[in-house]
Amino acid sequence: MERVIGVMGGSGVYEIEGLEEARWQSVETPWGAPSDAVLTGVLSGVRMAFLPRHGRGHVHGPSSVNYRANIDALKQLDVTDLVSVSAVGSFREEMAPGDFVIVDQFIDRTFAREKSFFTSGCVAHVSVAHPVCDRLSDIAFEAARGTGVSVHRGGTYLAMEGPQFSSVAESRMYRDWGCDVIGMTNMPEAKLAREAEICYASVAMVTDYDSWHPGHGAVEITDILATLRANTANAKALVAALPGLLGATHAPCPHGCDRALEHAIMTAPEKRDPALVSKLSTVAGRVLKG
Ligand SMILES: CSC[C@H]1O[C@H](OP(=O)(O)O)[C@H](O)[C@@H]1O
Ligand SMILES: Nc1ncnc2[nH]cnc12
Repeated sequence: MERVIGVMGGSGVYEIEGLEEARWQSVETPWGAPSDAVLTGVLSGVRMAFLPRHGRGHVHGPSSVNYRANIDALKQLDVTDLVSVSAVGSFREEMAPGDFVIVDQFIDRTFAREKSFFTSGCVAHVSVAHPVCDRLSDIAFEAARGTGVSVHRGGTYLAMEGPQFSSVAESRMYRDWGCDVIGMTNMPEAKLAREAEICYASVAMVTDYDSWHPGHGAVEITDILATLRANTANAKALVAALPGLLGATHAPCPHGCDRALEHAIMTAPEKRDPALVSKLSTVAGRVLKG
């Protein structure tokens, strides 16, 4: 099938450059309004859809981003492969500010967000044992390497609710748990992408050492913004490299991301809530039809 690359732009990444046929498209969803309109266009012959996670001008905080609407909107635009770009704090000396980490695991400590498309009336259970797409993550890694930035393949991302940063005690505890980086947004986004059968990869840009590091003060937003500004060019170069590396055809995902719902829906057809089934037509239409 035709590949459409989605890019979820995090803090500091509010647009992408160089798109042909570029236009900001408003998308309505049954889950409410997405964070902003979606910038669509073509890059190196591949269709692209860019959504600034917090909206242009950074309007939505991590707890108020409508993650379901964002994923539904991208699915409506036929996104097959979604690359998230995010700012993170680091729990590892060697994952230094300025480095990129291709995240491969999550610990979800968020608690004030809608985490599933499937509620009472149409229950489904997908696997997120491997919450990112390994194929897409490989490509994101290649794209990051091509920019010359120091990049780490693999890392566990602690998703916290925020918007306040962690205390020193929390920071030390997450580090002891084996987490590598911390942020506020990749959950439930990655879970919802899996429910919507979209391949998902997370590129984390390290902006700080959170608050555990004895040689660095507690994380401050001013330091984060300075590091982000310095990294914007690398993030843009990484995104620009994706279509050339991925190509215009999405072959079936070897890890099954694009078939995650195949045996996931538990609710008997006659017991399904027609109103919810209708809301699910974009993300689950493939398996709910017929
Ligand atoms: C600007 S620091 C805190 C903010 O930045 C990260 O957002 P994103 O993942 O969209 O780059 C972090 O998760 C917080 O929401
Ligand atoms: N230290 C940190 N904690 C949570 N989110 C972040 N985003 C960037 N740095 C962060």
